[in-house]
Amino acid sequence: MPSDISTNLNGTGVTISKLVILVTTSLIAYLIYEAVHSVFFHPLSRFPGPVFAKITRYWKAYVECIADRSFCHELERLHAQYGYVVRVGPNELHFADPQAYHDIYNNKNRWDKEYWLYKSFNEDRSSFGFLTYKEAKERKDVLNRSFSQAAIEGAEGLCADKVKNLCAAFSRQYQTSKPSDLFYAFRCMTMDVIITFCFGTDIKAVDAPDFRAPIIEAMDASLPVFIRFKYSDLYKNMILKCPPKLSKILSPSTAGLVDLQQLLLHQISGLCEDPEKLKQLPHQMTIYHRLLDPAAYRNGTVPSAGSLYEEAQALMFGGADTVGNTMMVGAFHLLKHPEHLRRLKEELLQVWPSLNGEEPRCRELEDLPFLNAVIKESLRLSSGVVSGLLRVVPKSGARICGIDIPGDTIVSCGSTFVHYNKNIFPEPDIFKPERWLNNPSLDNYLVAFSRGPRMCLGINLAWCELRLGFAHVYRKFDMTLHDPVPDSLPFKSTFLPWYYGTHLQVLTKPCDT
Ligand code: HEM
Repeated sequence: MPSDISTNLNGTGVTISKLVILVTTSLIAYLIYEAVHSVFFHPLSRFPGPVFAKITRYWKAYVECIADRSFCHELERLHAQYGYVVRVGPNELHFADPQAYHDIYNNKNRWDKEYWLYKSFNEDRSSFGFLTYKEAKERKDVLNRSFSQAAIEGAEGLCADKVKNLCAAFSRQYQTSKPSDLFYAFRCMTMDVIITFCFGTDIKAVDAPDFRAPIIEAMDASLPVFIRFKYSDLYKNMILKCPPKLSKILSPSTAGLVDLQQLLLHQISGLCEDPEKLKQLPHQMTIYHRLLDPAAYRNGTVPSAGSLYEEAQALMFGGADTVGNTMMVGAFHLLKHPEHLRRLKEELLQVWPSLNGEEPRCRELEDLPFLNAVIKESLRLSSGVVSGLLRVVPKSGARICGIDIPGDTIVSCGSTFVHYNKNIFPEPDIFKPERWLNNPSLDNYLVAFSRGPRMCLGINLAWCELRLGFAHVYRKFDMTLHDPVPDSLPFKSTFLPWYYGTHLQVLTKPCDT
């Protein structure tokens, strides 16, 4: 090589390596500056918490995705170490005080939902996924006609049918001397309710052999995957935008979910093309009857097919596991504490003396104090959603637990920090339905459905399912625990609780009369 060219190339090499050194040094200096600023000079610097949490939101990613720890349990450890308010992200605080729950989630606040958590569900255009109060209110106002107390009273027969299908399946299991897996069975029933009530179709999940309905297994498999979506859009898009056939090959455990998604997408595109098809649905309560009615909107424009699909998915995820888990947790404690089960059965016998006679309606069940106390205690212990429901403090700032919090701070107080608070619920780990009797003020601390403008849309439907479910199951069956009997029901937080321990299996002996 001629010497002048090689000198030139060497010169370029030196320049490039200088540039690399300069860029790297600047980057490191910038990161150090950001870290120092975040720890010592940020408006939240006065709040205690792990150092890495103060520096980067990926500290949470490390805890959840790499260390594989359940974040609501991690928060318990952090609060024990740092006190009732902990900085868990550069711009995020978690509170462990029930007062904070009421300061954050109340009817006066119109705070936005936090971007990364709520985007991770891929339901951005649904009542659950809309970040702003305004968008969510518009959608919820339309859907409320299907979910109001009066609407649910009208749909009680539909719920009762699904509960009876579950009871028939329990009887079949017993006839073949097989136990029923309650972890699956109750969620099959609640999934059947949602699918029929919201979409007017029937997948008969309770009739799946041993209650192993593909959609329920697929939802179980997908919950831990959603955690990772919070931290990487790339990963989320890779999984969710995959063509259905490929997705089923790559992830056979979530194939049931893909099937149901395809069924819903097909139904939605059919209805969007020809709204006359609404008349073919078996009842008038479906979400499509509401959402596809232009008169329900101020601007007369109905949502896109994509938005309808996201709404359908939000209702499916929001309405099935939550109710099913509550019933499973209730069953676990009732069967472990026969004195409570006896008392519940005695109360049910008063309104339903003979199985050949007329069965009680929800209205009558509402007046049974012990049944309602059992349901509240089951809701308390299962807690509904166990992850913090992240909210963004408005620009003007807010006062939480008597502390001034700057605008744009992400805040939350997990429901378990209310439901397991010793001062409000003494011996919080113990199932004590009687704590709810003659104590209406305690209802202020039952926050399973959350509070404020973003509280649960399906609360009336959930209560209807729970009352009918508990009444029919415990009036019609004598249940006994089947080995292996779990000592507890351990869960991990995946927004909803994800129960990973031994499943609750029971023998379901039908009562004679
Ligand atoms: C025991 C049963 C249930 C529990 C414990 C429960 C709990 C909750 C909680 C805690 C939230 C607030 C979520 C957040 O702020 O991000 C919520 C919202 C919601 N729930 Fe439920 N839920 C239950 C049943 C249902 C049912 C049966 C449906 C309907 C089919 C439903 C539909 C929704 C919807 C659409 C939202 C979003 C509301 C909004 O963001 O404004 N839920 N639910």
